[in-house]
Amino acid sequence: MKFSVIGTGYLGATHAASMAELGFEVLGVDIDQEKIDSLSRGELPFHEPGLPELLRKHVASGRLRFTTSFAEAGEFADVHFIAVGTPQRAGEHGADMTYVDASVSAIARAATRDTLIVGKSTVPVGSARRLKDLAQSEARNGVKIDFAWNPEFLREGFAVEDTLRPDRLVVGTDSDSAVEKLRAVYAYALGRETPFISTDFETAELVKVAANAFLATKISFINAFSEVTETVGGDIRVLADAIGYDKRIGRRFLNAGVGFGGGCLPKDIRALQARVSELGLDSTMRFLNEVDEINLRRRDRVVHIVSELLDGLEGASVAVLGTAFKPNSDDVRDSPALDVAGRLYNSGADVNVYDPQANENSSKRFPRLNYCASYKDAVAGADVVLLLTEWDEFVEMDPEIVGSLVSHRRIVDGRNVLNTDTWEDSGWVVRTLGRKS
Ligand SMILES: NC(=O)c1ccc[n+]([C@@H]2O[C@H](COP(=O)([O-])OP(=O)(O)OC[C@H]3O[C@@H](n4cnc5c(N)ncnc54)[C@H](O)[C@@H]3O)[C@@H](O)[C@H]2O)c1
Ligand SMILES: O=c1ccn([C@@H]2O[C@H](COP(=O)(O)OP(=O)(O)O[C@H]3O[C@H](CO)[C@@H](O)[C@H](O)[C@H]3O)[C@@H](O)[C@H]2O)c(=O)[nH]1
Repeated sequence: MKFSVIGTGYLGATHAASMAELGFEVLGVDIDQEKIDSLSRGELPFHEPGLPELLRKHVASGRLRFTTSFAEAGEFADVHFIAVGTPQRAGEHGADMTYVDASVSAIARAATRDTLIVGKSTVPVGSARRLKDLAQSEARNGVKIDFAWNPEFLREGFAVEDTLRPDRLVVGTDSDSAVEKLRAVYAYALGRETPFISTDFETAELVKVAANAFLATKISFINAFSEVTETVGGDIRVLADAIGYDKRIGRRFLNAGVGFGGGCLPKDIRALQARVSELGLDSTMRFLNEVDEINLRRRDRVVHIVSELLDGLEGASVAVLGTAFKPNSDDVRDSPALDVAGRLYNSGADVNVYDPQANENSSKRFPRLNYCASYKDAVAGADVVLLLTEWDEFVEMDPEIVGSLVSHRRIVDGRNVLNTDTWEDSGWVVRTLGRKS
């Protein structure tokens, strides 16, 4: 079997390189010529641990190639994975399906023989059935299209590991031969007894958004309790540990702080609400509004804490450590950290920022912040330091060294990762999200 992977962003580039690692011949397709040129040179245009090595290895071996030509993909591959973006529509909550529709149409038109199209992008429920009909209507010369939806659950920062060792595989289709082909594609994982869930289109689409809605809800649940402990007293980390010991609850995704961001959780909970409302179920997912609002209130809270600490923001010197939406990524889509940095700037503060990987992406979105080459540069002369993305190098900072660089020893731990006692022992005023001060 030969594959094409259409859309070579965070998901598609990872999927393409991982499939090559498993021994398949893979052609990555994108409409972004610059991205294709970079990938063809074996250079990954974003940060993802472990992926540059796979890309270089398989571009060099010739097993992994890239193109902007759908005709080439239609000629080359038997199975086409769709991995294009489904961002939030401008000014609305629903998903923008323009890219998925365009890529499915283009590859169906270009297919030169009976073919399988496998959607991996995150889409509103009901899309797969519509796209299946669209694909068949675009096919030429009697080509028969099989169609499946195989949502992806990888996390940025662990993308290769999650692709090669998934928790589960989910395939929605009405075609037995699609199931057989995908069992063969994923034989490497099935050999390790990875659960393989073969179901209908709607269930597969909903599994994906249900998982993300659950994760987002879990984070906002603990952050709602943060609002309580910040008011009444108590320690959110201890609370999370204590409820997390209950196996029915589990400790993961109970880290309170400045909240969730990225290219997935925020837009996926909004798109889910929009879709169920379209289906006439207006109140069904209304709780996700609350999940979203609790999440966004955490950003307000950080800005408020800084303003309170400094008695106003105008002219204050602020150091923001971390702008990526999470560590080990350069992704700043809907990043709480970058949002807070921008708001502090807009309120009159002088904002130094440093992120080990995301300075470049951040400066494209927010060019007016002072981008620094290291955290030591960023904290120099600061009235307050904010830790907003928990990169190891920030978690491991020495309070005495940082203290020797700042104007005032004040720090806001927006991710609850510092040892507060150690910092306070060094004369720092430490403010956290989730504890009363
Ligand atoms: N990023 C993740 O961790 C992740 C994980 C699971 C699922 N997803 C889902 O996967 C999808 C892709 O997400 P991403 O983060 O990789 O997005 P991305 O923006 O990084 O990449 C999307 C790519 O698609 C390309 N593209 C757009 N239109 C195209 C077309 N007509 N033909 C070919 N290429 C086209 C873009 O140029 C871009 O390179 C989304 O639906 C997302 O929700 C993402
Ligand atoms: O306890 C926690 C855990 C995470 N986060 C934040 O939540 C966001 C999302 O984190 P994570 O889920 O690890 O990152 P993503 O790479 O966006 O992965 C999510 O979104 C992907 C795209 O749909 C899915 O494939 C993954 O399964 C799903 O975890 C980040 O801003 C984190 O800082 C918290 O605030 N507290």
